[in-house]
Amino acid sequence: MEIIQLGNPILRDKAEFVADVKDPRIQQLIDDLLITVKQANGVGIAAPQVGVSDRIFIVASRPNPRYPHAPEMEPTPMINPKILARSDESEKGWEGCLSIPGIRGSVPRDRAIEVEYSDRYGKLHKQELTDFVARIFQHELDHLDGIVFLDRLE
Ligand SMILES: O=C(O)C[C@@H](Cc1ccccc1)[C@H](O)SCc1ccccc1
Ligand SMILES: [Zn+2]
Repeated sequence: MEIIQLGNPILRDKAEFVADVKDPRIQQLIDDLLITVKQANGVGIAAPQVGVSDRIFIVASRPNPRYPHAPEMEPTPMINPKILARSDESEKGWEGCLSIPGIRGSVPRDRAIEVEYSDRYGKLHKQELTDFVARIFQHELDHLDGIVFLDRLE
């Protein structure tokens, strides 16, 4: 799927709550996002970035030049994600965005967050995320609310 770029108004929409995770259209979108984030060499991607305003994103942390200690994880679809609690400390870190190629910036993010989301089978998960994975989650959650990292540059 094509990744839309900054300037396309869809990227500023607030994405809609996913009513039925078992809807074949949602399952197809999840498969498309998994392929797209891999092809784009990303560590995350949100539905609005392929022009679909659903509350779904993929978190796919892996070690990379900027974050060599990033955990290697199975690319994880997260549906109707939310942050339940935030650590008081925040940390600045370099971010990029597949919708804003060529630009990197230093963005403050909460260092630890407690999150809740449904997986693609409809099972609810509640877990604590820290460091780079927490950063990706916050970056992707912003996309669901029409926010990009440039809006948060210090
Ligand atoms: O546009 C996206 O959502 C993908 C982002 C995910 C990301 C968010 C915050 C911090 C790092 C990455 C990236 O553009 S994916 C490309 C990438 C990969 C590793 C490190 C930095 C950028
Ligand atoms: Zn992005």
